[in-house]
Amino acid sequence: MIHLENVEKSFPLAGGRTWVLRNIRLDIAPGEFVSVMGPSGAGKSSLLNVLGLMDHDWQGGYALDGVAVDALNPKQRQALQREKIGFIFQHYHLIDDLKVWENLDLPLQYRDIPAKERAAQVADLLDRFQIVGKKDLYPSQLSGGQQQLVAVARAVITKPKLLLADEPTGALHSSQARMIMDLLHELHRQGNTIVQVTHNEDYAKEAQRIVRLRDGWIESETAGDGKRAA
Ligand SMILES: Nc1ncnc2c1ncn2[C@@H]1O[C@H](COP(=O)(O)OP(=O)(O)OP(=O)(O)O)[C@@H](O)[C@H]1O
Repeated sequence: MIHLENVEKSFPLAGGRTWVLRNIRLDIAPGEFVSVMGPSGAGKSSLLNVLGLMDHDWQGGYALDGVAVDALNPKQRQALQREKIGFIFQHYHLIDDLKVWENLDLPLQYRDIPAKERAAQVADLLDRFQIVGKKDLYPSQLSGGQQQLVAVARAVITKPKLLLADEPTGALHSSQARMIMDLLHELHRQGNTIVQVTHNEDYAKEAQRIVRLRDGWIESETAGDGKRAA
């Protein structure tokens, strides 16, 4: 699903360069669940931004689902991003002045799906995520856990193959965090490839593999438990 070859990123600094990603080689198989860990400033978000095609200012090779990303122009990259990737953020990033159902509808609108079909898909997802009762509320009327639930639903509504989650449980209480982790497990079982950045060792271990970054380098790759903690 993901093949990174010698990916490097740096910024000019005081006549030299400061390195953010160094010689990153990483393969993630289709359907794999991977955690990325590391101290603050290690490059985790930078790596996720490269994987998510949000950042194009880097060197090296990146193939996403067999497509060489570095050879694409900006329009092609955006189309690839919309087709293949769903994003989940620590602070949900829902649109405050849209109702829950409208937040879910938006990614479908970008894909020019007819209104009737969109309404059916939104209804299906509201049902699957058990948030039908919240559909006419605004994000500010929901708890943090409920907002993240909507954000996960929004991320998967276009059926992307790859889910990128940047600290998806970082802003949540433990029971809500547990609910979101359970949801990630379910999406994994359904075949999604998931890459989550997390500071939580227990949740990191629930993935199949843990990639640890330090100062922009991959410090280690270890096996996770690949299952929900008991
Ligand atoms: N515009 C910039 N100019 C210079 N350095 C930058 C810039 N943006 C990011 N960096 C540096 O890149 C490094 C990696 O940042 P990144 O946000 O990827 O780390 P992180 O591992 O996600 O950290 P955290 O856990 O705190 O979110 C940091 O040292 C940061 O200072």
